[in-house]
Amino acid sequence: MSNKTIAFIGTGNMSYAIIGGMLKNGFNAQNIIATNRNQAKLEKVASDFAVQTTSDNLDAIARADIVVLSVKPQMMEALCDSFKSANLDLRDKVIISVAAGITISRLKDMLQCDTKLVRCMPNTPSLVGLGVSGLFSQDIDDQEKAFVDTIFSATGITTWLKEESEINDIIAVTGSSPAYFFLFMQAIEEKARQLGFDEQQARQLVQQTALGAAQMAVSQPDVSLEQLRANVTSKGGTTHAAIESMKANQLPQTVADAMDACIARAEEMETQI
Ligand SMILES: NC(=O)C1=CN([C@@H]2O[C@H](COP(=O)(O)OP(=O)(O)OC[C@H]3O[C@@H](n4cnc5c(N)ncnc54)[C@H](O)[C@@H]3O)[C@@H](O)[C@H]2O)C=CC1
Ligand SMILES: O=C(O)[C@@H]1CCC=N1
Repeated sequence: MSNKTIAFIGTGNMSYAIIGGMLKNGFNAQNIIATNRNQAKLEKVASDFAVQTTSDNLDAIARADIVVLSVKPQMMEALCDSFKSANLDLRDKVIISVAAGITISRLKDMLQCDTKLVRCMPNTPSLVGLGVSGLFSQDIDDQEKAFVDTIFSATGITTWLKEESEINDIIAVTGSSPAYFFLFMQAIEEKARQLGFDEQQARQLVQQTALGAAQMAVSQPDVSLEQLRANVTSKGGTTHAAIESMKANQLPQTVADAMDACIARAEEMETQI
């Protein structure tokens, strides 16, 4: 693995997951610097991962080749302002933003300097090496692109997008969607509890079934999801009754509407932040 230094600025849920995935897949902890203004969060990152930690963003950036900006979108402008007043030279660095709802053009305005920018839309399963990262840049050369890809490939799969607007689509498909699956699992878990399973049983039953279903889909790429579902569904049987109830309650449309709402919110954030 290369000796390039990667700084994560604002190491919260998302960067924690990326760092965890990177370390599982061969990155050296000493090449990673994590920052946070919250000392307790920094201490957790240091103790879980043994990466370098600091509350000094400017020092971390000065020492890094690659900088991952991972504060909440609403915090990005204040963060970029703090770089300007310090006269940081970002020209030789690759800056990766994982923020939803901030375009490259907007980020360049915030940074007010000429730098190489990449947008990345990762997801939290990166922590266990099963992430998906959508990537877009028009600023980096092939070597830089290969290195950026190495970082996110260590956390799962990557897909390079042709248009920046596709970042908003991939938020709906993979960035936000772990939450959809957790909500679905939570609904099954809550019903299992109502049926009398204890807390531990209910959790174990739902997570093992979700894992098994996902693993079946992964291990049989030529079998459609529709077919996998049909294989569970006996004519006139119990699954049929459950699926018909979900369809009567417009579950597929509900999911499509939710994804449209996700994209619409990303677009709205682009105009507000
Ligand atoms: N959580 C997720 O599943 C995903 C999040 N993202 C993006 O990742 C970014 C971060 O999201 P989360 O990790 O969920 O948020 P988070 O709130 O868990 O992490 C952000 C961290 O930044 C720290 N912070 C804020 N301002 C700072 C500053 N000036 N200097 C140093 N640290 C600072 C906060 O203390 C916080 O711990 C967002 O822009 C979000 O759009 C993208 C894909 C998925
Ligand atoms: O909810 C959000 O805005 C971020 C972006 C994708 C997942 N979490």
